[in-house]
Amino acid sequence: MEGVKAKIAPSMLSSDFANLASEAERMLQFGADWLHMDIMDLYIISIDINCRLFHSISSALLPFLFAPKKNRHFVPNLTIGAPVIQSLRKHTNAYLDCHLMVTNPLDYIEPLAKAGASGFTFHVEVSQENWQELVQKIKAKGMKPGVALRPGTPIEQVFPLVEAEAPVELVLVMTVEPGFGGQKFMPEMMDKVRVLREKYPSLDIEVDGGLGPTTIDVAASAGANCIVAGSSVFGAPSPQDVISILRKSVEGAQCKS
Ligand SMILES: O=C(CO)[C@@H](O)[C@H](O)COP(=O)(O)O
Ligand SMILES: [Fe+2]
Repeated sequence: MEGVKAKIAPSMLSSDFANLASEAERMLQFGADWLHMDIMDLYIISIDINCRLFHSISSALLPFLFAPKKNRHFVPNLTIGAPVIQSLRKHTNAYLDCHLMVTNPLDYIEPLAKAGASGFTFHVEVSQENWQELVQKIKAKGMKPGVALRPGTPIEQVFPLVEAEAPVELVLVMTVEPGFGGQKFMPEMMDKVRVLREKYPSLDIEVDGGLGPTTIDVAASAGANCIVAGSSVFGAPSPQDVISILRKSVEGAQCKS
């Protein structure tokens, strides 16, 4: 059976940031379809706390106020933002697949659209209240809306976003805890991919974290078609061969199903 097109997206987080344009060009020449851009934030909490304190001190706020510092970021790392996307855009027409690991994705729609982002994938864990607004604004800015979920988040949380009148067009299943490249693939996440593929045959389903030649087959046969791979591609003696193995696995699994 013909499935949704395979898209291989090297994660630029594993590239040499000092040579981002040439790294991007190299990946495209090696056969990459998309370039995956991991955007991670620093959440400025102090203003938020002050405003809320003046209005009400709810019990829900207390654990947040006393949370350890690391919980104030969506992930314990900082990477790139709109200025870097804008710089890269001057050197390439490639599809820039932006994965927003930030606590307030709404703030980044306008700057990233202006910078030249192609896809905008936000996390469901931080968008329970405003995902409809997010999707509408992302689409209005001409970007492809996607939703991502952490390993501990149940897959059911994304169903309403895929089934909405203005739906997300991609679901990104994290196969490691978000924050860093080079971590170990979590095969138990494939149940989520299988459920999604069964329910939504034509949805772009992306997997991200620990993907490479030794883990791709299980993801491809579960139904993933968009494959993010950082360390396995950039760390390989022949990134071209790795990209080709990833693509063949996805296409092979689609032929079998
Ligand atoms: O979003 C993330 C990490 O949070 C990823 O996109 C990683 O950058 C993937 O890197 P590898 O696991 O393939 O090395
Ligand atoms: Fe990512």
